[in-house]
Amino acid sequence: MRRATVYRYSLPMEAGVVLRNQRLKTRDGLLVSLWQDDKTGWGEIAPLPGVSQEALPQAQDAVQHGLSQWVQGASLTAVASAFSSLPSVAFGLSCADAELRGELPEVMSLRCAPLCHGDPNELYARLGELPGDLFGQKVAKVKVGLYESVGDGLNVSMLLEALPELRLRLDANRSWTPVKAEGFARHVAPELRSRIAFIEEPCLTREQSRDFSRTTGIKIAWDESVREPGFTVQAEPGLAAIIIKPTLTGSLLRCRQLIAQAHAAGLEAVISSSIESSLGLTQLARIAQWLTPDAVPGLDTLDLMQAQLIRQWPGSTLPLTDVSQLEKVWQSK
Ligand SMILES: O=C(O)CCC(=O)c1ccccc1C(=O)O
Ligand SMILES: [Mg+2]
Repeated sequence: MRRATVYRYSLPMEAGVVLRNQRLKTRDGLLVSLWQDDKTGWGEIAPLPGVSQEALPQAQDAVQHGLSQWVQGASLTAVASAFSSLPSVAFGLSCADAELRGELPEVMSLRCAPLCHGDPNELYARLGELPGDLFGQKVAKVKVGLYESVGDGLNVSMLLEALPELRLRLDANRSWTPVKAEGFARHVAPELRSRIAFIEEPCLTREQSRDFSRTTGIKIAWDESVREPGFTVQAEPGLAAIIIKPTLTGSLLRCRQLIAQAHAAGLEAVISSSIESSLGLTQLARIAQWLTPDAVPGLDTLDLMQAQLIRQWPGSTLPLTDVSQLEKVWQSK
């Protein structure tokens, strides 16, 4: 006997969360809970406005359709894989399926690269609490490209000089022209550059980002590129990592393929958040521990929200919303 329920959630965001030029006041998504015999599995489907191709109503139709098939005996692994054009649906359903089948291990990655918005005081405080790796090194992530690139360069240099155990991941989200990228690099001394683990997509085009890496020696990572049609995982000079945001990428199977391809090419694969609720984030932390145990995941987005959902993120004091507070939007017969 199989049963499935779909819930809808809407969580208030912290004031001032801006995504791709639009303010995100609430984070809206779906949770599915599957039930079979004495086992359950949960999944989160939360297309990200301004980033995902699919919208929530479309995702909800697909989820209900997929779950009706599952209830009638179809394999959810197959159902999820069929939704490759709706990555959030493919990912959420495949997570619920993996939990139900006991495939997704419980143990979470406890390391997480803190996301710092360039404020040095905030960064010093958070890094003080952060556990280092075996070599005492700490990794944090700083968004760049929001203000002047020269200022970004000075800020990054100051942080690296002040904190010798620090390695930084930077993320420019394709915002720099070659001239701006050069302005950034000019203010980061060559001996500091190797402590930039990578910068995600510095420039608008991949070719410009490759040029930037070639001329500055600063490593790069692909994020947006990984989700573009025709992208293939390939080692290339200057490339350190690929960023995998499962909600934007697709089924667990698809994510596993990308991770395997990255590892085979000698690249780091970094599991990252698409601003999921604490339920989705704890699953991502489990996926990271399971499939990329050597890479610190990029999951520091819970504090953009004002509440947690169903499951607690370790150490978070945000209030927890439970199932009884959610709107049930569909249930199998
Ligand atoms: O990768 C991380 O560490 C956090 C996630 C993150 O940066 C992000 C989350 C959602 C949408 C876009 C982005 C981004 O890469 O800018
Ligand atoms: Mg990015």
